[in-house]
Amino acid sequence: MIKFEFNHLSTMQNILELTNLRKYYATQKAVDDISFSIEKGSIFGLLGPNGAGKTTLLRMITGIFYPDSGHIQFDGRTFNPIEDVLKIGYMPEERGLYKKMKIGDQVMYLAQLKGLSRQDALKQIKFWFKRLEMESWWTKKVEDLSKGMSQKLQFVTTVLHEPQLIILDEPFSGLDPLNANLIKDEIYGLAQRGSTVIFSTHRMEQVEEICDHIVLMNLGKKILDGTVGDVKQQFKENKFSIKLQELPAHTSSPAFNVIDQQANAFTVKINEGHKSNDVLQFFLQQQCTIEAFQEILPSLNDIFIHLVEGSKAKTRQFNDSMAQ
Ligand SMILES: Nc1ncnc2c1ncn2[C@@H]1O[C@H](COP(=O)(O)OP(=O)(O)OP(=O)(O)O)[C@@H](O)[C@H]1O
Repeated sequence: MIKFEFNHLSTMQNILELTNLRKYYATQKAVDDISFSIEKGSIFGLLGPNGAGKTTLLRMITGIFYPDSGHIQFDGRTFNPIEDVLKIGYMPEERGLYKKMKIGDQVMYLAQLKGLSRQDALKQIKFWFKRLEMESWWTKKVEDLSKGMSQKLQFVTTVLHEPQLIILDEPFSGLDPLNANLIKDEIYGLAQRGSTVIFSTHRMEQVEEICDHIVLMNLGKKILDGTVGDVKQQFKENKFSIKLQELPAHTSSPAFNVIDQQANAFTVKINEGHKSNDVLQFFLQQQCTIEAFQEILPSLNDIFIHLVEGSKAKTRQFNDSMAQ
């Protein structure tokens, strides 16, 4: 398990602190001894391949399931599903809106269920409908909306009471790039106004762009926990890109290997015991003019595949040794 900056001490800076959470379905260990914290006002990515245990974990955080064991601390106190549920907005992957009901009536009903008075609900709905260009939808029915439009509506019903904790499962699925940007800006805005956002998705490029901190789960276990920056630093492979004004006489050096070349641009991997300056020196000695030089960090997608494949291989080894 790779771990960064995980602080087990209870602190008011955290909206959530999960300690040794477990949930089994018969013998299936859906969530198996998971602990981590989520800082207030952060945008947090909960990642994992299909069947990793994310939905089960989210259902415990939202009070839909009780854990078999472990502890959930919400905003400095033991989580109380009945009281705290109004402070949480959850947009599950399987969306649940009434198809035949008029959108205005439906959103008003859901806002009041979240504890808003009729007057506050109306104010908030008008605010959000204007912001997301939905004002003309009031008398429409959900069945008249496209997939992306219902997605936007579901987002509004999740956030309009501006809950302390917002949990979004695949919030961009079905959205065109313009609407995805609109929702992305709203997510940043909600976090700036103090809400914490948990974001669950398989789309790593979105996580890379949006999230401050991530946890990667696989087979019910936490296998990675850290800030996006720290995680990328941890998995970097000493690769650099270098662009020269002209081709060098040769590229053979004990300091590095060239792993890719496109005209005058090279990707190099620096060998053990050598530094990035050795690469620069090598080309400068050949009188080359360096136009650009930059470290290449791995993408979250590469890290995800590397770790998930790695833990699959370990499980296969374990199963093979048990069978012998
Ligand atoms: N109601 C259930 N009964 C039995 N097993 C279940 C149940 N729900 C989930 N599981 C199992 O628990 C494990 C975790 O499932 P979960 O739905 O939490 O994963 P997930 O990470 O949300 O997956 P996905 O990304 O595919 O939505 C899986 O092995 C799944 O088969």
